[in-house]
Amino acid sequence: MSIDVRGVHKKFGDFVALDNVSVTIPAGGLTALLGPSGGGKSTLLRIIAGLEEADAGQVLIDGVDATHLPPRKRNVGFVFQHYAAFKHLSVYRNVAFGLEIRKRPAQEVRARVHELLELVHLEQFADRLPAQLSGGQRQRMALARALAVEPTVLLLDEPFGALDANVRKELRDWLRRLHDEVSVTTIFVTHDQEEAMEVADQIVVVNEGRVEQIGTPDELYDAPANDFVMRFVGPVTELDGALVRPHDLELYHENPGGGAVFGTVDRVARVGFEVRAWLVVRDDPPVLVTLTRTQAKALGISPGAKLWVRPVPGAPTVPTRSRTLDKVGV
Ligand SMILES: Nc1ncnc2c1ncn2[C@@H]1O[C@H](COP(=O)(O)OP(=O)(O)OP(=O)(O)O)[C@@H](O)[C@H]1O
Repeated sequence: MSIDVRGVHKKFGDFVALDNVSVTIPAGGLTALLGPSGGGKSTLLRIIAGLEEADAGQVLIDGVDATHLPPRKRNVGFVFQHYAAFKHLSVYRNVAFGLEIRKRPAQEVRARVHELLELVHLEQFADRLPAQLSGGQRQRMALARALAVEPTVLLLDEPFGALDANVRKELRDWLRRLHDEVSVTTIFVTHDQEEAMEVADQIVVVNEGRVEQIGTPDELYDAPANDFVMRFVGPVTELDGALVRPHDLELYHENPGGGAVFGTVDRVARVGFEVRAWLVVRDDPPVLVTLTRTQAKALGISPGAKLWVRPVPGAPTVPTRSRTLDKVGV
């Protein structure tokens, strides 16, 4: 089911949480709402779910105007960061709950719950209570429960937000694989660009109540719409009034042309497989260049070395303050 959000506005008192937001979520895809804290991601997700009503604008689910439909009529499955399971019910009964209240035949419920527990790799924990599961297992149970009633849309609000980094990574892979199996239109909120880039088909960058850019992970990385997106989706450094990725910079002993500028290496650090060099160019803040160890050795990078630096031809660069300029219409 595709989702169309058209010109949505939302205020809390005087505070504008969403300002004319329009987004199309393709059917069957995995879409991330990515942005900094307080930018409006959860509000947008809640408006799609029907848990919050927009002040203006429309939400269409599969072409049908759902703007004023209550959540239960939208057929959405929802998973929050802190999932509220029924503490006194087993994992099996938690997953079965939605089907039982819909009075599905017992045999159908049994088959479906087993299928779901298998899908989320929790078959062996069917009889445990939620408190006897790890955080990651609990979130997988939450997903099984949300999927039980065959929602047309699955909405996940920082589903792995409360888990430690390793478990998050594991669940990220798992969510991608799960989605490939069930292909339900899924939207998930995250403030973690790596999570969004790794998992999503499409990313909607939401900041200060506005959509900064919509695109595939590659589009965002290779053609960021403005300085905000460029900074948010990867490392940046500033060279000659433009933002560029530190690994997209090349160093030369002789002037290679192509707008190269001359600088002096100020500091060098080796971090794992990469070498980071800071180059002082004119009076600007030092420019960060990342290289492999082999490259750094071949160039003889050490403090005091004098080198030319320029972006790799074709590398994305963005004026340092492109977004502010956009806003005032320059
Ligand atoms: N019910 C509410 N009443 C008043 N203000 C609210 C309410 N819900 C959200 N806000 C405000 O709206 C803004 C957007 O909140 P929202 O939760 O959508 O952001 P977010 O991008 O999801 O951030 P986070 O990642 O921190 O959850 C925030 O400044 C928040 O304080």
